[in-house]
Amino acid sequence: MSKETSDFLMAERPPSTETAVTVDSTSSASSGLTLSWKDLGYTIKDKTLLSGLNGCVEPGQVLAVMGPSGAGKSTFLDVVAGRKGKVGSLYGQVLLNGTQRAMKKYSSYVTQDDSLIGCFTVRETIRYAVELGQPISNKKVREDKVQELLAQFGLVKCADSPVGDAIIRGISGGEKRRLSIAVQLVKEPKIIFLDEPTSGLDSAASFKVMEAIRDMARRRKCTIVCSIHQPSPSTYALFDKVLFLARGNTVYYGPTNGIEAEYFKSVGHEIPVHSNVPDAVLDHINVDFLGDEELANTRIDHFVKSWTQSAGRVESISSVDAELKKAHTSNEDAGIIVGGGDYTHGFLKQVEILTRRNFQNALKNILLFWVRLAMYLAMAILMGTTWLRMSDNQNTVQDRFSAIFFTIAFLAFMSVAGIPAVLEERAVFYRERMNRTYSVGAYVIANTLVSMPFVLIIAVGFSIPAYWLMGMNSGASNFFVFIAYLWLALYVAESMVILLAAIFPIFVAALTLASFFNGLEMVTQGYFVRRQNIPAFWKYVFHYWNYQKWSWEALIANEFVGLTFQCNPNPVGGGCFCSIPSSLGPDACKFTGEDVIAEYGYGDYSYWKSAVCLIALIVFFRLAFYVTLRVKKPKV
Ligand SMILES: Nc1ncnc2c1ncn2[C@@H]1O[C@H](COP(=O)(O)OP(=O)(O)OP(=O)(O)O)[C@@H](O)[C@H]1O
Repeated sequence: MSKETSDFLMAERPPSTETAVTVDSTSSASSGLTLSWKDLGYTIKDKTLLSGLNGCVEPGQVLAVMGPSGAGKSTFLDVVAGRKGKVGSLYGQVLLNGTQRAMKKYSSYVTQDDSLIGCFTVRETIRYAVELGQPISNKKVREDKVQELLAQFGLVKCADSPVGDAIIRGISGGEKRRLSIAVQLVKEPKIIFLDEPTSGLDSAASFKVMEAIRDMARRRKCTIVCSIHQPSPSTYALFDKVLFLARGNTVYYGPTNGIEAEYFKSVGHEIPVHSNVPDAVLDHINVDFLGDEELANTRIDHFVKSWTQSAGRVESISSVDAELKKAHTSNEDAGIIVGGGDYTHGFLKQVEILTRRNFQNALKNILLFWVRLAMYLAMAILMGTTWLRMSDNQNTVQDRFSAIFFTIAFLAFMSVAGIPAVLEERAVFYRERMNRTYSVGAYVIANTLVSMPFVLIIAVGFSIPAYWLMGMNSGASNFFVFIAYLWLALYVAESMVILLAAIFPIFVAALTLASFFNGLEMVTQGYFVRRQNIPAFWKYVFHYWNYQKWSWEALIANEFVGLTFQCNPNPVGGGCFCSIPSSLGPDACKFTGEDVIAEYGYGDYSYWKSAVCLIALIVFFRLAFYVTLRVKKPKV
């Protein structure tokens, strides 16, 4: 037995969990929903993935969906859970208490992916899940609930270990799997679908996980459907019913109390005494390695035909019909809807919890901001010591332009460093969103609020050493204006990157596109090609929408206005040579920063206009982020 499993088995139940259970039970355990499917079929482009399935699972029951690889287990789960969208054609009916309802409203879907926030500990992960998924306002009761879940899923021993990510070594794969299931069951909805919840677990841990799930079904009157690969006899015994599928057809559906062994014997495929029933059945119906396609087809046809003519099938159809009839004669439906899968909290509470969670993630996740801060500090020292204490000689005019351009371009470009953390958070978002834990709006607002101070920290962190080392405009307010516009520019870049990561959730794709767009911004912002020389097409297509342009114009005004530059002595003929026409007169031998700005065509600069355009771009990207999350569904 692995150490992980023995820890699990030794995990103690918390001393007092009574209160937590009592509090919730009033809200959602009062009634259950019977899930039934009638003549269910599903095809994609003329390929039949499921055909003629009938059955039902009652509140408090757990159904196992089994079959060889490619039998249609995941498809069945997705179709019944209403997750197939518009991809294929669905036939037949999926019913809750005999009527068609919006399944997502009453159900949770526990996926196979362990999408978790890596820098949180196991306890923190469950704590936030409980906060988001349970209407418990009392902190002590909430902590009891957290402790109860830790014990139920054998996570007490690793409660204070980090989950782990690319940088931090965290809990084991099996512990991650259990944590993932635990957080997805916190909401305790009426119907729960689990896609292979025990994959990656050894048999003892699988038993414990399934036992916790079965206990929950009994205690909370949940209806549970679960696909599973070859459970051990003890785990198999935890299921009330089983649906064996082969090539999308039922080969057996019914109780797991030994009747299935009798059934297979009656159709000529005896299950040896003392053998593990699911293993034996799967051996019979798995024809993938027969090597003889005709024999394989004959065997599957035999199983399918036998089931079609069986008493079990007639019984399953009658049970579904009974459900349909009940729905027509019963008035209890209205009450059942209470405590369904709607959001646990109101919008503001969702924002509050998510803001706290994102804030803690941003503080702990090295990749999200801290790597960038370290890089920006290093760059600040490098730039500061390269552009060291610029003098007021006219030669520094170009240097100042370059310093400002490079500051914006490099810092904004490096927002791409946050993409891995954004993708990790996105996976968690989709899992939670799928189970209606919170609204998209609450998530986007929380994300927007949390990024603000952290982007400010990295902007200030860079500016303090860089600004003074480079010797930029030392006016009283210029330093603060510099930080403000740098912050806005970085915030737009950040917003653009999270939008791209939402649209293209693959690291390399998001990185490539973010780099491309940042390159485009650099080229068309007005530094390499003066604004007046940019062709009209690019002006309208990119220049006016370019965040680097608006921050650049504000920052060069901030830098040059108020400065005076000394001209060089004229090498031929004496007097002065000024590289910029001076408004101070021919004999002044100096020119002003305003002269520089006018010469370069930026005399019409406006701090307000720049600020408004940058804020408008932030709003645009954040709204587009919201729309993307609403519209774009993860692949099923
Ligand atoms: N979008 C699709 N287009 C065409 N065929 C598909 C599509 N999705 C699934 N299939 C096919 O449908 C069959 C059932 O797939 P499904 O993933 O449901 O099987 P499964 O029993 O869950 O398999 P496994 O145990 O390997 O996960 C497979 O033959 C698969 O190739």
